[in-house]
Amino acid sequence: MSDSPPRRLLLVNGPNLNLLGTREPAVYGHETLDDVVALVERTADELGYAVRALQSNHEGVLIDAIHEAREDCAGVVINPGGLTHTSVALRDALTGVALPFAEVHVSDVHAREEFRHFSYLSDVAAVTVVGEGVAGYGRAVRELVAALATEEDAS
Ligand SMILES: O=C1C[C@@](O)(C(=O)O)C[C@@H](O)[C@@H]1O
Repeated sequence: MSDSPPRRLLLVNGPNLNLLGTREPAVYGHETLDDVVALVERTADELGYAVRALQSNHEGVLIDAIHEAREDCAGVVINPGGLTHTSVALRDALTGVALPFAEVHVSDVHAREEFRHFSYLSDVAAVTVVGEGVAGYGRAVRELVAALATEEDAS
C-alpha cells in the first residue's frame, strides 16, 4: 500500500514580487505579497491543504526550495517573475522533482512586451493562470488541487 501524498503546497514567488503593492501598480495592482500568501493559505485551507510560502530574488534559493519540496509537498504554485522568460534551470528544477505545478502571472504577459510572451514553464505546467491579478493565485490553487485529485484517482 502506498503512502497518501502530503497535503501541502509550496508557494514560490520569484524576483521582485516582494515589491507587489508598490511596484508598477498600474501593471500589478495594489495588493501585496502578504495578501498573496493570505489568499493562497485561505484557498488551500478550504481544500484541505497547508502551504509553505517562500519569496526570493535569488534563483538558486528558489531551486533549492523546489528540490526540498519533493520531501513533503504534493505540488507547487509558482510565480517565477522575470525568470519565467529566462530560466532553463528553474524549469529543470520543476521537471526534476516531478511535482505538478501551477504557473501564475499577475499581469497579462501576452499583452505586454514581446520578450514576456515566451515562458520556459508553460508547456510543462499542470495549470497556467495569466492576467487575473492577485486573484489568479486563488484560481491556480483550486485548479492545481483538482489536478492533484485527478492524478490521485488515477493511481
Ligand atoms: O516579475 C514579473 C511578474 C510577472 O510574473 C507577473 O506576475 O505578471 C510577469 C513577468 O514578466 C515579470 O517579470
